[in-house]
Amino acid sequence: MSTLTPHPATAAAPPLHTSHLLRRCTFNRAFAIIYASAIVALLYYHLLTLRHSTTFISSATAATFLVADLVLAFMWITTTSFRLFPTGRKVFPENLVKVLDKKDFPALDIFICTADPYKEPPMNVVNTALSLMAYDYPPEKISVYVSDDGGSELTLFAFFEAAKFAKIWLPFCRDNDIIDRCPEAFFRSNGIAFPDRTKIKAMYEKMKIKVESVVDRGNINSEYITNEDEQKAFNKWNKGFTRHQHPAVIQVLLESKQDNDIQGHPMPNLIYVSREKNKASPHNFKAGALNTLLRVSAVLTNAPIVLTQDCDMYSNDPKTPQQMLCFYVDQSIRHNLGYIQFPQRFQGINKADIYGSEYKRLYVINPGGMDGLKGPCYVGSGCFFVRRVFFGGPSLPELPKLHELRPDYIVKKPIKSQEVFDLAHEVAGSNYESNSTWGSKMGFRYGSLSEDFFTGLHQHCRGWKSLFFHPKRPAFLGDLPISLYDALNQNRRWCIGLLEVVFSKYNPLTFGSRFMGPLMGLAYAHNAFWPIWSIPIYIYSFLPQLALINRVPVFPKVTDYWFLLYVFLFFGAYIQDCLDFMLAQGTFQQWWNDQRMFLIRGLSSYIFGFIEFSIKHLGIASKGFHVTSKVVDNDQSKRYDNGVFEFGVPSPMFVPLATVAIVNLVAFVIGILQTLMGGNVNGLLGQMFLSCFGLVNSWPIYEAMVWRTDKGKMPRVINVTSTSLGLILCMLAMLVPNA
Ligand SMILES: O=c1ccn([C@@H]2O[C@H](COP(=O)(O)OP(=O)(O)O[C@H]3O[C@H](CO)[C@@H](O)[C@H](O)[C@H]3O)[C@@H](O)[C@H]2O)c(=O)[nH]1
Ligand SMILES: [Mn+2]
Repeated sequence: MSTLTPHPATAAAPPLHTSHLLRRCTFNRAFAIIYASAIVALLYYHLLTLRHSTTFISSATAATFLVADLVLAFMWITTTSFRLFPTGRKVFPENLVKVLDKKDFPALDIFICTADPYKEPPMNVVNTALSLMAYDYPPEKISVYVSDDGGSELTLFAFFEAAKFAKIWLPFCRDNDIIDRCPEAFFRSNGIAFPDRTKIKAMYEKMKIKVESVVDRGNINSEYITNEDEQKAFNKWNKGFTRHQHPAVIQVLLESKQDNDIQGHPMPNLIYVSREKNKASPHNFKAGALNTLLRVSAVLTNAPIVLTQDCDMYSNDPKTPQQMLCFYVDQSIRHNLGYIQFPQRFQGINKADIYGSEYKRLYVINPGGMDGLKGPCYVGSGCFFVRRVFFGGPSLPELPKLHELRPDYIVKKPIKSQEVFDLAHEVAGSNYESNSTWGSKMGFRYGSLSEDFFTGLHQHCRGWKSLFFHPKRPAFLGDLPISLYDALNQNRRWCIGLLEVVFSKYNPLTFGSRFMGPLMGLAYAHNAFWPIWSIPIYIYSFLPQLALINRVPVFPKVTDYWFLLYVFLFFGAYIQDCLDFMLAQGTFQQWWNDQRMFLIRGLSSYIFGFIEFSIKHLGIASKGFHVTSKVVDNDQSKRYDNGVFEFGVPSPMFVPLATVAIVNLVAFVIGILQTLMGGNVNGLLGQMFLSCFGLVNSWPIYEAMVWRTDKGKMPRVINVTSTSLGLILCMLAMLVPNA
């Protein structure tokens, strides 16, 4: 491990970072006490109602609402764990040079994962890599490792090209002090004219066309292969080579000690790694890929800091590593600091963020809340790890047998030497991990499709802390799903992964609270228990509405004091949520769409995730890690930019959404008719409000079901199925005796 040698005068050194509790903290705490009392009152009210229920149906209804509200109360408690110590941080990277010489900056191993050249276009991966290679950091200290789980020569080809272009791109960024160091993003924002911009743009475009044509054709023109090295590398893709069955391919594309840019400055290392795949041995998806990179990088460079990046998350700020260093070099927090997480932010979101893709709570608000405790969860990308965190607790190391893999091993051999080459291939083998503790005690955790969440949880339980830093200028920007189907599928995969954690030994409530303290346990539980939001969401989307159709009141009368309690609980939660959202730079409209997506997820991805989890654990089937597509279809992308919901595919996940839309519509119409006919609706106003709320939220669904004609409208089978289902439910509701 490289030793940090701060200047002698550290004691009087200027601050590198500060942290403070956010001002809303006092309000949050006071409000939590009031809201908690209201919840207790509500539970008391439920017990009273249950006691006074006389028929089976009324008792069943009361019990159902009690269950719904118990789940809501539990989720409220978990949310509160984020609100008691919300923390903000500042860094002063300008002070860094006063504390540490540039030549003593620690080395940085950057991991980029990609898994499929058709869902994750190699040109995008290249852009991500270039933006990271161009960090404003000593280039000889940077090593970029690209893990290709797609085992694709197309991706490797793209990187051969990228390595050549990088020799021009890096000095161009450095000389002009460019901030957008992702070429695609830079050329998109064609504001200021830099010298040579046109020339470099032409080179970039040429590379892009070449790479894209190769990807389109699916193979590499022989005239594109310019030297023996390349030919030798591509020869590995022989007949027997498939993405599921192939030997390890490790290719050093740039070697810092050998390769210079066009101005003679050293280049960063750039290494392509496609681990060995074998149908007989489990590969553990992204966690497996990352563990392979941990080992391969240990053999080649073994930097003390590791940054993990998804292939679509490019760097948006060249100073990010220096911001990170502000924490890393601080000796007072160093001993148990495991990782520094930057938020995942996204590019290309439409103005209203119709699918709530920003996940503001998950990526920005909640991590800030956990930062005041023991630190945020790991979210898979944009996270700087201290390498040592993968090898046991801060005071209880768990070291690999091979000393070359240990976090304190110092690499002396050149990365292209035969010895290093052989060892790197060995540790990238598909059987290397069998009978070892990789994935259980060392490295990234296996056993959950949400490997990020599981890994962070495990590290916190072992006594590591983490840090959240949210700079004004986003450190990284990623792609997001632009169809509802993709968005829900992604969420469904997360839910399966989260349930895998809930049902493991590492349940955040039991195991987690014991090792991290109750608030951290609750904070982790908040995510882990996401899928149970389905319970109250289903109940409140159907039951009050069906009862309204049947003219049975289920909430207190408007004139009753208990009604106020309901009003307070509903609006209290909603308004606080909206405030949190807007304080995190959200607009009201984005918040509104975000809450709609929360309901939509509750009705679809959460419950479908739960079902798939159950099926998987009965051993019936499993889809594994379904990579989110980052390719955009033009029409679809136009609709997305206009804020139009994209249904299009006949997914069963849409059935509950459309059914709820129908039931709420019918209930609302019946409620209005009753009012117009002079019926006594005093006891039904709460239900009318809820069905109206359902109706407003369902607006895009009615549009997609009834009057849209484009490809993204609701498919016919879903229309027919859910309308029938909805109407049957309404009819059944009318048949239930309501006396
Ligand atoms: O077998 C696999 C599957 C995926 N990946 C990579 O994992 C990353 C994330 O995959 P993606 O399909 O983009 O999933 P998202 O749901 O968008 O990703 C979020 O959720 C994942 C956990 O489910 C985390 O790993 C990610 O960091 C987080 O951004 C991508 O770079 C993939 O190339 C692999 O390397 N190997
Ligand atoms: Mn992604």
